[in-house]
Amino acid sequence: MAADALRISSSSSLVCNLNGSQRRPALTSHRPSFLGLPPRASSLPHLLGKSRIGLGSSKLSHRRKQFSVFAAVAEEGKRAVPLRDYRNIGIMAHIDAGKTTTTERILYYTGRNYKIGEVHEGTATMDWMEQEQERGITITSAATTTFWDKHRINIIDTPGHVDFTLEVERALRVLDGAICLFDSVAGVEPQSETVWRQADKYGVPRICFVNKMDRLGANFFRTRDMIVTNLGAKPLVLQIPIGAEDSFKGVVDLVRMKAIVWSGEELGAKFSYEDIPADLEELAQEYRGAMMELIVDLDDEVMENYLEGVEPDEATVKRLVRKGTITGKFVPILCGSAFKNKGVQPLLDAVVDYLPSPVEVPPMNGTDPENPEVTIVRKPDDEEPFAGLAFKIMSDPFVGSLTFVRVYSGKLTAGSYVLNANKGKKERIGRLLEMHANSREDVKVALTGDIVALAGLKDTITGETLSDPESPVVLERMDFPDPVIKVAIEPKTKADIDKMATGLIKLAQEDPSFHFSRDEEMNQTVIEGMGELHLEIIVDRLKREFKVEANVGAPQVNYRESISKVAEVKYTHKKQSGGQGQFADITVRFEPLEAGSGYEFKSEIKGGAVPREYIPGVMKGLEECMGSGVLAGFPVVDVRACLVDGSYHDVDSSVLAFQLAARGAFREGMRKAGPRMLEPIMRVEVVTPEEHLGDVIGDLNSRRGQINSFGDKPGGLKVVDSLVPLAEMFQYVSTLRGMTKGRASYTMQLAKFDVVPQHIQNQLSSKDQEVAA
Ligand SMILES: Nc1nc2c(ncn2[C@@H]2O[C@H](COP(=O)(O)OP(=O)(O)OP(=O)(O)O)[C@@H](O)[C@H]2O)c(=O)[nH]1
Repeated sequence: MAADALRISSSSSLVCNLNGSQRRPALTSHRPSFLGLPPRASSLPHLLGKSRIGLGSSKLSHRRKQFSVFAAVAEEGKRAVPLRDYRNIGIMAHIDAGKTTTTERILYYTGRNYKIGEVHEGTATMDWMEQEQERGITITSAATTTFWDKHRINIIDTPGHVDFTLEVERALRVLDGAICLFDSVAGVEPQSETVWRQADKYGVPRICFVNKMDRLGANFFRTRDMIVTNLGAKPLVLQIPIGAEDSFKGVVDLVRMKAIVWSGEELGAKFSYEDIPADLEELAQEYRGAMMELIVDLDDEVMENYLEGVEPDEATVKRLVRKGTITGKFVPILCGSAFKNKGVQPLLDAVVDYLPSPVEVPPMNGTDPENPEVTIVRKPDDEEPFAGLAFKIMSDPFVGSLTFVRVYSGKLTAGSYVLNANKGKKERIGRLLEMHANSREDVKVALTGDIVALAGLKDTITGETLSDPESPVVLERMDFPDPVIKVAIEPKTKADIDKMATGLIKLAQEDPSFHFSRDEEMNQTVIEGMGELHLEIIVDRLKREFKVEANVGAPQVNYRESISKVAEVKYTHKKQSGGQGQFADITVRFEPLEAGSGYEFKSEIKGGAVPREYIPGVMKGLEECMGSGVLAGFPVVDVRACLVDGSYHDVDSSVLAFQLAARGAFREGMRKAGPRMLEPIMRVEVVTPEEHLGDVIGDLNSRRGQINSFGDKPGGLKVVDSLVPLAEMFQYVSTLRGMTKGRASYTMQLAKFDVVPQHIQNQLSSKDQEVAA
């Protein structure tokens, strides 16, 4: 089951052959054991049939439109759907909250899917990769387009597991609104907090959907309270549930003050509007009152009338809910059970009614590629010059590489040329594809607001801007996290060497949080990623998609190096070995920066002490060294290097000489600046039966863990929230399983980097020196 796979339950058969924290990985002849889940019924991509009209609900059924009409008109490049009727949305949540199930229901009710895919049967349409279908999890975001109430809805389904956080980040970057799903039993879970903060970062308006109201222990109001306390959000309850668990029947719609009751639980079950059940009348009035108080605050006239006893009409209520949602004043909350087919149609209504169109979000800012100081604003308009952002690359077995692009302004036509403004290279648009999970439809033109996949781009990678060659612009770039874990990988046979290189290049193009490099010293290829599962999936994809058999080493932590104090060094590079000599003299000050600042270079040179043309040499020399610190060769972060002074020779100085001087200054300067090692610290949440609580805490303490808090979960479970160094978390899944007889589960995500205790730092440095010797 998906739940087992991604919650990293100690009862699942996840076995990690992870150990130790050696600087250099030792190769073993074993492949990682992966999740060890039984294969699903279907391992082939689920191909879609045609839409099926006429199923589903009664009163809202008029909303379903034949999408083919829209698609056909869009083919000719005319705008069939006004831009204000576009919704580019993402569905985000903690693992297993039901994103994929909800998306499947949405596709069904919007008439996109002939036969619904069920996650637990391994046939969900949005989870189309083989691994996704076998494991019942979502790995890559799949984009799909569908229609509801004359609105065009582009949906990106995002994975919930922390190793794939980057996917969520990419999606958020290009979406205008989001549905945040919660499991009504578990409430707000750690990954929901992470994605919530990511959505805050990008200012994405959102709607909450409290899912799984049919589950034992479902509690809508507790989840609502957690949205307030854990996420700091101001909720606007728009529905309250009618019943819960087995007796969950439907919802009370507080805007219309009507009950929406489903007649069954099967796919396409009909629903009807009814009077509010008598036992819920008082509660409904109370929540409607709270809703009114929040929304009337957004309009003085409505407020005045309300204070005089005149309630706003339905259209006004909707207008104000929309206004408050888009401006982030509050977050509407709805509920239902995607699995039991209850609540999905009103959720779609809320997407249309309350989430913004591309014209209601701030216009996209960009810069002139020639002069990054100059800001260029691109308005969401078909008549503006074309600008689009590549937010995902996927290798496709049939079409080759597919680049997903969100069009921010203008039009994109198949067969035309666009400029990759980051690289200054022209790219030809071969095919334009509108994606529906794993099926695709060729279109000739993509318009502002569209999300399309382009086939055949050669040089564009995730985060780069494509623009009209006559009006180049670089849209804001995306930030990508640096990998925290790495593993050595060795092709099994000579024949695998080339295939592995091709595969690694393609996978790195798709996924900027995955890196690989060649460690010449150790004669190894090292792959780096965001977690064990991330790297397991990469190795698995190498095998399946690129037919590469490889031996994989034990995962290692990706440490960082930094400094603790300011140090200034003067370094002279001088060489005279016949012919022209080499001379460069520089003074560099190294300063520690705040955590998360990365590396910065600054020149404070005055009066040409180092001529302008030599400064790039200093920058290059320092930058090369920052990849490998003086303690144990890990990347250097949170450091500023200031070039403060220097001198040169009219004949013997060169860019190369200054580059070499910078390398010398780095070595001396870093040693003087109190070098120290940093390690990734993970936030680990363990859910365990109370009888095992003592063992769980004792074990976390022995892993250098710091317990932050305890909590309760339904079913007498205890929750332990802690911070533990990643280096101590390898093999945790099997320890936890053994300790709790498989009854506990845990989730883990990167919290911060912190200083490595001195004794461990000494071990890591000496190990490195041994290897070097
Ligand atoms: N009882 C109940 N189960 C549900 C509901 N929605 C989803 N599920 C089940 O919960 C499990 C996880 O659902 P998914 O849709 O895969 O969840 P997800 O959030 O997409 O998971 P990832 O993409 O792997 O993060 C599956 O077994 C679903 O059948 C619901 O409303 N009620």
